[in-house]
Amino acid sequence: MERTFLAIKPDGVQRKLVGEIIRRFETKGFTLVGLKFLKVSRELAEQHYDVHKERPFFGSLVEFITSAPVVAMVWEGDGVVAAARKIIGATNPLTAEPGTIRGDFGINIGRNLIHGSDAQETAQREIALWFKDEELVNWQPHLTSWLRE
Ligand SMILES: Nc1ncnc2c1ncn2[C@@H]1O[C@@H]2COP(=O)(O)O[C@H]2[C@H]1O
Repeated sequence: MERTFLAIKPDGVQRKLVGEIIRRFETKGFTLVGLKFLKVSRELAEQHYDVHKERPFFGSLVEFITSAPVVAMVWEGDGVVAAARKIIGATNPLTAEPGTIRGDFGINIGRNLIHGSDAQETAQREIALWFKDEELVNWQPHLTSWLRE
């Protein structure tokens, strides 16, 4: 089953949007299989954002993501990687569509509330980076037959 990695960033936590953000993935029908609340180490932040290390905003990005707690999650479901990106919206909240998380709650690219893996391979890398195998829960919600044929 497909899985994706999502992290509610420090701005999402500070603005008390954790419940609202989780609700959107829950009510859509995806299944939560991993969840933790943590202060991110500099090492984890640099590994997570390794692909951006040459970008001018890399330093401030690492500074920000390590500045206050985040909620790290793994969600499961058919097509969850692409669907989660749609629910999250465009990287820049100012151009993100209304109805998306960033479109509804953000105004600045450096404060875009949530990270979501951009492809299935990235999801696998990020899940392995943030979670140990035993921290992920394999389970079948009872309502599965009401969500999928
Ligand atoms: N100019 C920028 N272009 C793209 N991403 C940026 C920029 N400035 C800051 N960022 C952040 O870099 C992050 C990289 O991936 P995220 O999906 O976590 O969300 C992005 C933004 O929060």
